[in-house]
Amino acid sequence: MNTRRPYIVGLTGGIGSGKSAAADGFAAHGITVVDTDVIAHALTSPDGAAIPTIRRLFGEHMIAADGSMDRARMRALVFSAPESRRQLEAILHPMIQALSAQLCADASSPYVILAVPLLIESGRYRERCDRICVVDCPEALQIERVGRRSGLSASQVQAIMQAQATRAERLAAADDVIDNSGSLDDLRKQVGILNEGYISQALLARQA
Ligand SMILES: CC(C)(COP(=O)(O)OP(=O)(O)OC[C@H]1O[C@@H](n2cnc3c(N)ncnc32)[C@H](O)[C@@H]1O)[C@@H](O)C(=O)NCCC(=O)NCCS
Ligand SMILES: Nc1ncnc2c1ncn2[C@@H]1O[C@H](COP(=O)(O)OP(=O)(O)OP(=O)(O)O)[C@@H](O)[C@H]1O
Repeated sequence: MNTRRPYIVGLTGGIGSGKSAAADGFAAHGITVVDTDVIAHALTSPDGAAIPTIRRLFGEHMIAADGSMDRARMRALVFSAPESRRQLEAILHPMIQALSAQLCADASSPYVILAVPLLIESGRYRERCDRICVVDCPEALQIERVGRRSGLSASQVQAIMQAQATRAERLAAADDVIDNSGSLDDLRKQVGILNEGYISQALLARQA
């Protein structure tokens, strides 16, 4: 295990803004990506550590035939009932926080990308980040891209956006902004430039 605290760049953005695409871009430069969405999926997979508590608190009907959390059913519930969303978050967020901290500590790349959709909202991660990088695009593009990827309707995506910080709040918290209103190639170019900067900043931080 690494004893030195890694330099951490928090990567965030609204639903469908392009966080995963940006994270893939950093990973292509050899940078370790710790993605809280990936951790949340693992915790709610058939053998996931959160399944027994979800079964107990939400009931058997929230567990799919394969033993995983029924994601579509849970999505429909939590984005129409804030109390249920907070209940699910109370189960998952402490586990996600602990696992993501461990994965960051174990990383050996020049810096770590910590991808967290709720970075601005939760307050759990901000103090762990040396910089905050926001992936941004107009809301209409978020809706269009999520619709194309996941088949969700505009109103379903808007319900999720209601549970997130606004675009203006995220931009106000950003040290760096990736403008993802263009092509995936434009996105990769911006990631390449930021990567150079983050490597230098991480080196400087280590020498300080
Ligand atoms: C509600 C769930 C079941 C929907 O599953 P689904 O497969 O449709 O979405 P997925 O997990 O891939 O998340 C996609 C996006 O939804 C948004 N989102 C997810 N959870 C939340 C939340 N609690 N509040 C606001 N937005 C959220 C984020 O933009 C995320 O990137 C799932 O997102 C979930 O378990 N959420 C609770 C865990 C959580 O807060 N995850 C965010 C990482 S910290
Ligand atoms: N610049 C782009 N041009 C075209 N499609 C894009 C672009 N960026 C991302 N996409 C596509 O839009 C969808 C959403 O992008 P991505 O999954 O990276 O967003 P995300 O912020 O991780 O989403 P979520 O919040 O749902 O996890 C994906 O299908 C992705 O391939």
